[in-house]
Amino acid sequence: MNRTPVGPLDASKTPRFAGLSTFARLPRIEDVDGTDIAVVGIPFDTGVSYRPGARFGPEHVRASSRLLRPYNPAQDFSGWEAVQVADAGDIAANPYHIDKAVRQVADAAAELGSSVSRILTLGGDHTIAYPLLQAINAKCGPVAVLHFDAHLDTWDTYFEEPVTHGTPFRRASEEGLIDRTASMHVGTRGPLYGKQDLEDDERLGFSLVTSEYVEEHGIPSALARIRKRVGDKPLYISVDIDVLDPAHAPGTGTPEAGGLTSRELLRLIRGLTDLRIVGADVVEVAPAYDHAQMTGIAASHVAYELMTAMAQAIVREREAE
Ligand SMILES: N=C(N)NCCCC(=O)O
Ligand SMILES: [Zn+2]
Ligand SMILES: [Zn+2]
Repeated sequence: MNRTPVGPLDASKTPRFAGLSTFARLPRIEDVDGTDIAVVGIPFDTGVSYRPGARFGPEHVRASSRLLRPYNPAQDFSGWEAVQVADAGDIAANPYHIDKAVRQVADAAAELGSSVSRILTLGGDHTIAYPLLQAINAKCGPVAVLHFDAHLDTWDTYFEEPVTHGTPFRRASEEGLIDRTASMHVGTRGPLYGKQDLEDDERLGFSLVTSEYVEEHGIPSALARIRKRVGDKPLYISVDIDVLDPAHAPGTGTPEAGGLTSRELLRLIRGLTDLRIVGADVVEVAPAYDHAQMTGIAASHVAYELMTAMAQAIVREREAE
């Protein structure tokens, strides 16, 4: 797509609080002639183990994204001016049948992925990372997964069920969807079921930068470890908003004390913009527990940084052609 991209509604003509709630007030995918980055919602939370409500995450993050502006000084880049970013609406996922929902998400993401360069997903609980990785694997092969989360999400089953929001990366690893030499969790903390969890996790192909490590050694050291592990592999970034401390993101289903600040998370993402990001999600925003849109705003800014990084990756690919 080399036409001039269609941007958001002009905030000097249409108030930011008026009009359709698309991500950042960008056009809908059906209103533009070709999209590079599709922002899609997955209002699904049948996989949760504790507080429900992430099904309302996509609409909350969109509503919290109305104040985003075109130029991102932290990356010195104007993503939606460089490439066409559009809102693809929501993927319909069966709320009563998790296996059907997973299939619907995988199929819809594969179809959307065939007509755009990159997908940025707004969840939804973390279950959806599993079918999203199925879709990205079909397009790009095994990807390095950089997973920002308080939790490992490599547990085996809950109530003997294999597909839940605590198990997506175990299923993905078992299915060969991820690069086991290049995947990593960032921001993990809090109680586990047992020491075995960490052994299983390592065997499934993940290494760890814990929340404590970030506090102890700082962002540059954390970034160096991430960059060393991911290298130039195609990279999928999955951000569970509960990676943030509950003080920064109370609106989520399984909060854990001692997390990253939103400033730290944004800095970490900004330190990865030259990597080969092929897809990303921001999940686990549950607005019923949010206050003053603080979780929604944090998630919308995370999505904005990811969108800017993806736009830069697309521009680099074009320049290399
Ligand atoms: N993916 C998220 N947010 N949470 C997983 C927690 C699973 C548990 O209750 O042990
Ligand atoms: Zn989590
Ligand atoms: Zn998670």
